[in-house]
Amino acid sequence: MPADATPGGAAPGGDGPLVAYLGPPGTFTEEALASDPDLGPLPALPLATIGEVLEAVVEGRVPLGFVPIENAIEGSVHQTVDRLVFDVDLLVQREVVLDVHLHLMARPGTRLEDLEEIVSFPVAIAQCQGFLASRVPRARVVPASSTAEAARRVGASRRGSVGAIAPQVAARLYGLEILASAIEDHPDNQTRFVCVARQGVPAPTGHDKTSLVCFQRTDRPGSLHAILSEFAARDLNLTKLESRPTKRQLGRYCFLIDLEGHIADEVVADCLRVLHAELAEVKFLGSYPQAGADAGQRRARARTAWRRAERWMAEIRAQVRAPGSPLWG
Ligand SMILES: O=C(O)C(=O)C[C@]1(C(=O)O)C=C[C@@H](O)C=C1
Repeated sequence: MPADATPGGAAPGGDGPLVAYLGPPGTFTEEALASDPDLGPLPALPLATIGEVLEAVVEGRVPLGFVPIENAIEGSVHQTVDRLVFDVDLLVQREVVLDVHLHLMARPGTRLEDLEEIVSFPVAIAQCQGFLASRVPRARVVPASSTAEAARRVGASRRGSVGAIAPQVAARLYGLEILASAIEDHPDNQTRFVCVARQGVPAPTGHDKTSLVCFQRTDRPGSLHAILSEFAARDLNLTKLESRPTKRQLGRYCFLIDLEGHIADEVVADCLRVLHAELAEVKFLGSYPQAGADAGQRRARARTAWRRAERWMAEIRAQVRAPGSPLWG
């Protein structure tokens, strides 16, 4: 896709930013955005919070927003998930997965044992619980709106007793020194990000994901089982299933579901139709290409298989006789 096109095909206008992301410069979100060959070259706007990014898209100030949604250690980024589920109507256009390594940094000359306060984004802090408990057990943990914002604050602070947990690039940007590298609790740490827009579903690629939220009917017990059986009956593979409180009443939950397939696939559409008819509400969050190191290859394989299947079907259908023709010849 050329750099002057947005995912989904809408042509952007003017010289303004096309994609808002969780800033300031130096966040993992910025790194993930830059790593995507289509999104990376677009003019980008760093905003202070995930909420501001999503609002900017809702209000039409930018066509696209880019935000973290899920971490391998900590699970869902609730600030993103809850807004997409309950507050805004946006559609996921793309997902990007990034390897995440967190570093403890402070102003030059600060020692680990000097630290009385550590600032970071809560999702990042949660990924380093083991390190914090064993190496800086007495330091107070203070939340910031992003890791880079934490680094920026520490760089601007006059106190030598405060550190930030942030990406390596943030140390360089905000004049900090790294005191401990790769402090995340698991070495294979990754975070998934999504690009959202107000409308439009990207064309199927053959290797796609569909995200939806299912709200149970209160008058029918066992509805999770009923929901899952619709996927199982159609052999649809779920890549995520999470329950979230609906915020309306204790004990009432909705289910966030990611499945392999695209809304343009008849089997997916059929499944969603049945769920829509049976449940209190189904919210469609988008169908979009799946991320992954081998995503390109898998898409190419799916395209080849699809073309072969098309030829096979065309050959069979070419044999369909015209109405009234004899049963031979
Ligand atoms: O604060 C940042 O740098 C972000 O991009 C946010 C975020 C997250 O929300 O998970 C992104 C990746 C890491 O998991 C830690 C923080």
